[in-house]
Amino acid sequence: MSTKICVLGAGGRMGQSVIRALFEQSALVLSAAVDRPDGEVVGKDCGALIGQDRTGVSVSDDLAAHLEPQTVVIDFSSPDALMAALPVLESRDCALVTGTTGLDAAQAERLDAASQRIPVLRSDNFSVGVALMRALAQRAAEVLGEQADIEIIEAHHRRKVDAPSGTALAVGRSVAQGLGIELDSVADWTRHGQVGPRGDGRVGFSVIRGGDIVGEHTALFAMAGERLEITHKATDRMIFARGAVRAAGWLAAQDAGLYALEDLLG
Ligand SMILES: NC(=O)C1=CN([C@@H]2O[C@H](COP(=O)(O)OP(=O)(O)OC[C@H]3O[C@@H](n4cnc5c(N)ncnc54)[C@H](OP(=O)(O)O)[C@@H]3O)[C@@H](O)[C@H]2O)C=CC1
Ligand SMILES: O=C(O)C1=N[C@H](C(=O)O)C[C@H](O)C1
Repeated sequence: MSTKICVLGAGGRMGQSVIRALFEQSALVLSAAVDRPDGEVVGKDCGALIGQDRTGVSVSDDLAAHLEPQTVVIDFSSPDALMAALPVLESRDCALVTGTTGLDAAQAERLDAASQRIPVLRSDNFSVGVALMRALAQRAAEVLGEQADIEIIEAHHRRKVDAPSGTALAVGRSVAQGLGIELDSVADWTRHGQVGPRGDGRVGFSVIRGGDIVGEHTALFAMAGERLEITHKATDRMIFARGAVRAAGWLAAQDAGLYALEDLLG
């Protein structure tokens, strides 16, 4: 029997891309789609939503009414929407693939707690390229950490609401792991005014917002006389959507627990 998928945040940029990615394959079947109560997409057929043939699955604003047991929920919504959905997923024994970023510490803890009851795969970026970028950045920090000034630069579209991006934070955590420290103890989140010279051992973050930039990340290792830049540029959201759909197929066969993209990439 095909694994059933529910898309949370169905009307959004990523929600629509995930619906498109589901239609590209046949192992997983779209069984429900949910968006914000009173959202303009509610009631629309999912096929029509992305300019394709009708599917018979309409966007709902009521997750509890449409979520069948053992469904895998693919979530790209908002931290609040994700938190509100968790009790419903837990009560129906559903699995969760979530790419929503911008969770605060309490929300991340709540997600961890949910993973004791249901399978949860959380990734700030579903691109394989970014998974490799994190490994490379960690290695570069291990080798160059003593001599390099490390900066993480990210650029996204003008509608993104959280900053720095989840990916930038994840790259920062990989760098910190390479340095053998906690990111919070060395991160410079903002610079403005008479900030003085750069401190040794700091990891600086810079954020660009504009236009329709899908997502770009650079880990910069600046030294005397040379610099190393590790850059990833996403040019199509379908990269993330296909990664999340692949993750959902994998997660359907897992026990309760907290998983990362690296667990399925090996
Ligand atoms: N991990 C990854 O690879 C990626 C992660 N992301 C992350 O995914 C999230 C979504 O991004 P994006 O698609 O660009 O954002 P959008 O704002 O385009 O989409 C979010 C969708 O969720 C809807 N929503 C809001 N509240 C609820 C609710 N209570 N229940 C159900 N749906 C709700 C929104 O409706 P409305 O517009 O009416 O508020 C909107 O349709 C962000 O956190 C982003 O950072 C994005 C790309 C890749
Ligand atoms: O909001 C986005 O668009 C993206 N968000 C993710 C993040 O915060 O890192 C992933 C990707 O860069 C696109």
